[in-house]
Formats: sequence, structure tokens, C-alpha cells
Amino acid sequence: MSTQSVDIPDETKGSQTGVEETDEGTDPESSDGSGPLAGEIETAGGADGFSGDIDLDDLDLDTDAGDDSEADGASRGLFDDLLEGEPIFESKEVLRPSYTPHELPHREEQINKMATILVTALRGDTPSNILIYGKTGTGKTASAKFVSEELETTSQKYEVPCEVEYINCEVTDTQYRVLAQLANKFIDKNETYIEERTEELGSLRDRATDAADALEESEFDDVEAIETRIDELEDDLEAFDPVPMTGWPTDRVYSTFFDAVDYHERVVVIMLDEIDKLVEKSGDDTLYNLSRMNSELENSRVSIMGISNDLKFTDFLDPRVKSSLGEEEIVFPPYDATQLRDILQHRAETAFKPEILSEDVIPLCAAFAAQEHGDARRALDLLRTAGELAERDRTETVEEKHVRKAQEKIELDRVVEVVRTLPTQSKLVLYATILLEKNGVHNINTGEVFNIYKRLCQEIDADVLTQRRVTDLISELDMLGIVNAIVVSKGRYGRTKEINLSVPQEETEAVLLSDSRIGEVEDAQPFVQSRFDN
Ligand SMILES: Nc1ncnc2c1ncn2[C@@H]1O[C@H](COP(=O)(O)OP(=O)(O)OP(=O)(O)O)[C@@H](O)[C@H]1O
Repeated sequence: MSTQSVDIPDETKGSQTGVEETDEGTDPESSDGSGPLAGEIETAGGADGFSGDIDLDDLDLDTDAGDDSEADGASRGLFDDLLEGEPIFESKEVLRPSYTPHELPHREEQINKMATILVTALRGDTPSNILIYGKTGTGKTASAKFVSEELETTSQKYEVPCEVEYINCEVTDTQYRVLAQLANKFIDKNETYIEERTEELGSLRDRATDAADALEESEFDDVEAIETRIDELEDDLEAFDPVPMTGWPTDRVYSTFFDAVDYHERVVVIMLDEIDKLVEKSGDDTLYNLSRMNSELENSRVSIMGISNDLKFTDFLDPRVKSSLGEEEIVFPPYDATQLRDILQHRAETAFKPEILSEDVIPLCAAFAAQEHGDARRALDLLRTAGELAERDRTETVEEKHVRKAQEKIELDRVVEVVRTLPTQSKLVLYATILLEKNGVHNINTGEVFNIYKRLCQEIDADVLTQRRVTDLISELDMLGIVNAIVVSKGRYGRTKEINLSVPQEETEAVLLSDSRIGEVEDAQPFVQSRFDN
């Protein structure tokens, strides 16, 4: 609260601190209540009030009434202030990653290819398995989800049973979890199927009880047969046993999943997003089991759609899995700046109020994102952040400078996240580098980093790694883009690394010190300095 007192307009302060106002203040209605931090100001007024002819009772009353209405005014003012001015966004949601666009410009070719393969499902046959590749932000998930939704809608229209199940393998990354999640999803679907079917049969039974010819078009000979079928369905419903998140042997999870899928006739498409993460974490057993299911299923058919950022992940697969999974491959190339411009243009039309974006905003966002690696997610993030910064500046339009600031902010957020999640030893190595830079050392060599690092470890009682290991950690920091380490030859003295920080020093240091362990190094300056004095 205290910081808000800075914003109080002078005239408001005057009217509330003045002694002559105190009497009026007894009437809560008369207080304008617009000044934040009223309590503070009111106390000052009250103190003044003792010097005049004011009844103490009045004074008490005054203080209370003033406090209430002013406190109320403070919070109202806070939001009123922020709501002031024309909003920039029509719907910010449209720019968030969770939003699924209805149109995906520049992905027609890939979408058509997927549809051509999956249409088989609508004819009741098994579609080929599909592997989708492409770098991050190239629209793989968005396109696959778009096609799946269309597939499910069309299957309902033509009453061909076809279902798509989506699993993100970055989150669900073991065979147990994948199979358990699928089993439970299919059990849920089977429950709904049984409820609908029992209802249909119940109504058929009622009609058949009234008039026997109601059964003519059905598969049942008499009412009793319907009753028996309803009982069977109800028994099945009772028998479904959802898989717990841990604890069962894998073959029991697999057979529960298998039975759930095969419960009735349908084609099932299993979409495994970030499939490379699953293989990396737990090998290719899941894929092996899923890809050989069709030969054993009696009622249903399964097709797999794998999505991966990593073009090489199939190198780690068993050759049988590899050939089965990659029956069809679709590549999503990175977007170029012109394509990104189109994508942003489409989204911006619904996301922003009309005429809010100045001319160069979209081209600049597209150019920045194209420089990265043609990532639409990055382009959309930039546009949204630029809008938010403009909103914060309370300007009426989003300008080029907002995009540039957004680019810096996103980059800094990335650095903060990477640094925050480094292991302690890497943080110590990085902190040693920062301390050296702060002391004016450039082109730092590994030995210098190692010496300061050792002192830091001693300060906080951490294990000291060997210089060789520290060199490896420096290489890792280089790969993460946090430092820049180049190998230079020192002639007959051999080779060494020259290390420079590639991220903003102050912010990075602040992130490091927010780690309680690193924060223990209270004042590292003296010993760093002493190293240079020697
Ligand atoms: N052609 C496009 N038109 C409109 N929006 C797009 C297009 N391509 C991608 N996007 C948007 O970009 C963001 C990232 O797309 P998506 O999640 O599909 O990428 P991805 O290739 O699956 O990336 P990752 O591999 O990182 O998951 C999403 O918000 C998506 O809506």
C-alpha cells in the first residue's frame, strides 16, 4: 500500500490533511474517497486536529469514517486506473497457445495429406500409421488436432464409429501411464456407450411390449432377448475396473486397455504428441505393443499418429516398430517470414481492436520469429507481449518499439528460466564467471573461473568438482547460450577457453542469488578482489 501514496494527486492530499476539513469528514458521504493510502493521510489530519478546538468524540468518529471510505476508495482507484483508457485487445485468448485456430494458413498441404490417410477410418477400415515431423511451432499439434476434430464430427454425421485420443507424451511419459490413461479414457467412453445403448434398448422394449411388430427391424426376436441384452450391458458396466495411476503389473494394464478398446466395433486413432519424449524416457515397448495390436483385436482397429520435433528419433526404434510407425510420414517445414506474417494477420484480426496495430508491428514480429527458426508460437507470443506492453504504456496503438521490448522480455524470460533451473554446481560456475566480469575481467579463462568457483564452494560448503568437470559445465552453459566459450590457441602454452557472458549480467546475478544456496555467499567481492591484488 505505501507505494501507492506516490500517486496521490496533490489536491486530494490537501483536502484531506487540512484541519478545516475534519468536521466535514464526519459525514462519510462528503469524503471523496479517491485518495489511496487514506489511512496514512488521515492520521496526519488527526494529529493536526488536536491543535484546534475539536471535540475528541468527533475526532474519533471522523478517523473511523475517514478510514473506511478512504480504504474503499483506495482499492476502487487501483482498478479504475487500470481500466481507464480504451482496451487494445478484442480477445487476448486468440493469441494464447491454448487457442485452436479454425484456419491454419500455409498448412493446407499437410492437412490434406492427413485427411487423405485418415478418411479410410470413415470407410470402416484401418488408416495407415502416420509420423509427423517438424521443428517446434510449425503447427504440427494444431493441424493434427484440427484434422481429428473434423474426423470425429464427420464420423458422427455418418454414424461411423471413429474416435481420436490425444496424449501428450511429455507429460505422460512411461508405458504404464500411457496405457493407463488410454485404458481409462476408453472405459469412460464405453460407459457412455452402454448408458446410451441401454436407454435405446429400454425404449425398444417398451415399444415391443405395446406392439410386437416394433421388433421387426431389430436384431431381437422377443422382449426377453432385449431384457437379457440390457442385463449383460449392465453387468459389463459393473465389471469395468479403471486402472490406478500406479501399482498394477504392466501386462494387466495392457490387457485392460486392450479389452476396453475392443469392447465394441470402432476405429481408434491414437495421437501421441512429443512421441520422441516417450521413446527417450522409456524405450519403444509402448509403440511396439500398440503397433501389433491390430492382429489381435476382434472388433476394433487402432491407428497411431506420432508427432515429433526430433527428426532422428526413429533411429532408436526397433526396426519393426520403425517400419510400422512410419507407414506414412508428413514433414512440417519451418515458416518463412511471409508465411508468419499471414498467420499473424489472421489472428490479429480477431485478437485486437481495429486499427490498433501500427503498420510495421506484424512484419517485425514475423521477421524476429523467422530468424529463430520459423516458429509460429514465438511469433504469436511476441505479438501478444507487444500488445500487453502497449496496454501497460496506455498508448492507443501498438508500435514497433513495443515489439522490440517484447523481444527483449521474452529472451530475458527464457534466460531467467534456464538459469533458475540449473543444477547448483552449474550455478556456482556461472556465478564465478559473473563475479570475474563484474571485476572487469574479459576473455576469462577456465583456470580463473575454476579458482573463484573453488572459493565459492568453500564459502557454502559445497563439494568442489575437478577442473575438468568444471570445463564440461562451462561447455554446457555455452550450449544453453548463457556464456560464449571459444577455444583459443596460446601457441606453445597449449589451448585454453575464453569465456564471456552472453546474457545480461545484473538480471542473471539476481536469479542466481535468489537460489537460497547461492544466496549464502553473502559478500563475494572481497575474495574476488583479493585474487586480483595478489
Ligand atoms: N498455420 C498456422 N496458422 C495459425 N496458427 C498457427 C499455425 N501454425 C501454428 N500456429 C499456432 O502456433 C502455435 C504453435 O503451434 P503448434 O503447437 O501446432 O506447434 P507444434 O509444431 O506442435 O510445436 P511443438 O512441437 O513445440 O509442440 C499454436 O498457438 C498454433 O495455434
